[in-house]
Amino acid sequence: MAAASEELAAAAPVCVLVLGMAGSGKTTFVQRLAAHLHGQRCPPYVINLDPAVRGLPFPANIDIRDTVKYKEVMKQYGLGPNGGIVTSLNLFATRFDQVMKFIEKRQNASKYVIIDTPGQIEVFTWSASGTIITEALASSFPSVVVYVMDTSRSTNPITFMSNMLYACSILYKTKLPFIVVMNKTDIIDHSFAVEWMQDFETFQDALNQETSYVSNLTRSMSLVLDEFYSSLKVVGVSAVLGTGLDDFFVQLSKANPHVTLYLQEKAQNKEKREQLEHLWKDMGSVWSDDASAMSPSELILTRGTLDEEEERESDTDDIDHEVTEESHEEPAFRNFMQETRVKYQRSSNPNE
Ligand SMILES: Nc1nc2c(ncn2[C@@H]2O[C@H](COP(=O)(O)OP(=O)(O)OP(=O)(O)O)[C@@H](O)[C@H]2O)c(=O)[nH]1
Repeated sequence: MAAASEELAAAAPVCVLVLGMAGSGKTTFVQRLAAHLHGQRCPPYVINLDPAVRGLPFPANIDIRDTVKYKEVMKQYGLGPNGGIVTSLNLFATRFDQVMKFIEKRQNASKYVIIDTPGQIEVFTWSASGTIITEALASSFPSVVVYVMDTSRSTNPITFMSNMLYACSILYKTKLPFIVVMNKTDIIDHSFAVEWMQDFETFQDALNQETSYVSNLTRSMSLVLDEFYSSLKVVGVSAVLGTGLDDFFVQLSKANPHVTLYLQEKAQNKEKREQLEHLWKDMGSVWSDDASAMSPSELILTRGTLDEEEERESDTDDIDHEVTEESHEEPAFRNFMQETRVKYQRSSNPNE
């Protein structure tokens, strides 16, 4: 059984989930990674999950913006930018099973699936939809979390420690193989950070120059993080220059994405899938009048090489009552769905 799942995993593409603080360089890194793989005649399958990104510097096979219009979501639900992003991702997550099918179809053609995530890291890492997406990917494919960090903004030991604590929290949350990409090494080499991680004394020396009252706490925290550092895979990269990518792929192979806790815990994840299925059954009551008019399964749009589905303008998706954490969004979601259905029925039957 274990051998079978290993065999399956060995044939499957590796999902590289790129997370990081706003402005750390996630999108530039994804662009560079995609270009590097194209250069090696190993084109990746690229997914953009940031509904608010203005322009993508890489061709995405699946782009959340084709399915959910973030500004429209803000308008429809009376939300601010962050609420709009969270809600857009929730809407998209309800149909993530479709994305999974696209990835499955593509698995013989792409060795890697690269996923760019929203600028505000917490939108993905601490949202129900982020968890659903991460678990869906990791329960079916070997998966790795890549935490992109802005090295040039981590030269202060306290800031560095905060960043590492955040990385650590994501590792514990996702329980996936984890690589820290220290980006922007064209501005400053990441060796100072590696030294801080490997040599407690050096970090203490840097801290001694800090007079802030939190430096004592930071000192204690660095001891706690020692264990985290010892098994952490770190690579210095300049996404702008494209340096460090060979090393990144070495680290990626060492991260052993094929052996994930999620693959071992597949049974538990089945429960999650059932939750989503349950959710869709609930949704059926809203769509039931004319399910064929707008099958939710048609809502995820792809670009490029896959089955060449016809791209359509769609600013719709559906409500996720279970995963939407902000309960006040629920009535707005319902209205939106009903309005959307009417709109779609009108466009399907223009004579009515
Ligand atoms: N010098 C330097 N700048 C970089 C590097 N990578 C990204 N940048 C710059 O950092 C800024 C943010 O880069 P993005 O790739 O948009 O970062 P992001 O994390 O996707 O940003 P959000 O999605 O908005 O949070 C841009 O101005 C990039 O040009 C790098 O390796 N070196």
